[in-house]
Parts: sequence; C-alpha cells; structure tokens
Amino acid sequence: MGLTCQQLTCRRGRSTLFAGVNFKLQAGEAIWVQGRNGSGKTTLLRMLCGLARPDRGAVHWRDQPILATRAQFHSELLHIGHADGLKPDLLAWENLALGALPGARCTRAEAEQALAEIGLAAAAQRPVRLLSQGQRKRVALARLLLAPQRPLWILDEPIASLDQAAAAQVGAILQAHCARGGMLVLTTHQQPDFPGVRHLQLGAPC
Ligand SMILES: Nc1ncnc2c1ncn2[C@@H]1O[C@H](COP(=O)(O)OP(=O)(O)OP(=O)(O)O)[C@@H](O)[C@H]1O
Repeated sequence: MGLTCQQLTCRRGRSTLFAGVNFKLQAGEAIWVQGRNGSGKTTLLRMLCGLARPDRGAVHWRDQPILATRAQFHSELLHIGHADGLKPDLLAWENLALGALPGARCTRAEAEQALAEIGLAAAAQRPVRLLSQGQRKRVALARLLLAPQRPLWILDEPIASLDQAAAAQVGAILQAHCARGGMLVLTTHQQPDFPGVRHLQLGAPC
C-alpha cells in the first residue's frame, strides 16, 4: 500500500475548509487536486506531507501513520511547494547541490546535468535572484530529475509560470515517474495532460 488518506478535515476558525477527504494512492497512480483559489489545495498537500495537522482524519504511508514514521516517510517523499524554496544568492546549481533535498545532496556535475536537461544549462552558473520566475521554477523542478528513486512526489502547482514547452517536458517527467511505479499528487489549475490521472475536487471558497 502507498499513501492513504482517511476522512481528512481542515477547519479555519468557525468554517470548514474541507472535510471527509478520502483516497488511496498506489504504485503507478496519480491524483490531481483541483479547486478554486483558497479552496485548500496547498493546505491539503501540506497535510499529506506531514507539515500541517488535520483537525480530523489521518494520513498513512505504507500502512503507518506518517506522523509516527516521519523520517522514513520523508526519505521516500519529494515535496515541491508553491514557493520555489530556493536561496536567491546561491547559483542555480548550488541550490540543487547544497541541500535543496534534505538527505539527498548531489554533486555539482549532477546538478548541472539536471539543469541542462531541464533547459537551463546557461542559467546554471547564475544566482537565482537574477533568474525569471519561470527559470526559478525550472530550477526547483530539476529536483525531480535528481530524485527518481523517491516513490512519492507531492507537487503544488508544478507547471505555474512555465512556458508551453517546459510544461510539456515536466508532464513527460511526471508520466515517466508513474510509469516506473512512482506515485504522484499534484495541484494545477489546468487539467494535467496525461492518461489515468484521478481527479479530486475541493469545494467552496474563492
Ligand atoms: N496557517 C493558516 N491559518 C489560517 N488560515 C490559513 C492558513 N493557511 C491557509 N489559510 C487559509 O486557508 C485557505 C486555503 O488556503 P490554501 O493556500 O490551502 O488554498 P489553495 O486552494 O491552495 O489556493 P490557491 O489556488 O490560491 O493557491 C485560504 O483562505 C487561506 O487564507
């Protein structure tokens, strides 16, 4: 068994952001979380990663509560949040090599190779603060190429800010991940362009 989510509920003050979210995600499967601005997509993804606690319900990874097996769970998880999480004064390759992925640092050559594959060969030697929004997003997404062995990818708006070609490339990377038995939870405002992705709709706010 992979990731299981039972009756997840999130309250904000007196209102309920979402309630009773249930799903099971197994090897090779993907779930697309959709909803209006403010409907709770990021909050749900943070709960799935163990970064926020549900008001009710639980998340299990391989049949164990994620909060009880945090270190093991995080070693199998790649989470890329809405914000890119990059250090602006470090060079693009340094951001990858110097600990963008806790516990999974890579060499300079590996970082440069990943950046080249994602179309950023020239930008690899520049500080991230000098890169465009889309280029920064690509640096963050180069982590996908450095973590193929992590079975669970949880990605918040991975294709926001990307041009069409880059979005298609990321789509292909995500499909390849699922094809080799990986699991994926993602949010996007556009329907992901690959077969078999399941749809989870969150309701309400804008
Ligand atoms: N720590 C917090 N405390 C209180 N309210 C919060 C907190 N974090 C988020 N919220 C609120 O919860 C709601 C859902 O936020 P969230 O970021 O999960 O939405 P989203 O669906 O990802 O939105 P978007 O599509 O705009 O990125 C918002 O109204 C937000 O203001």
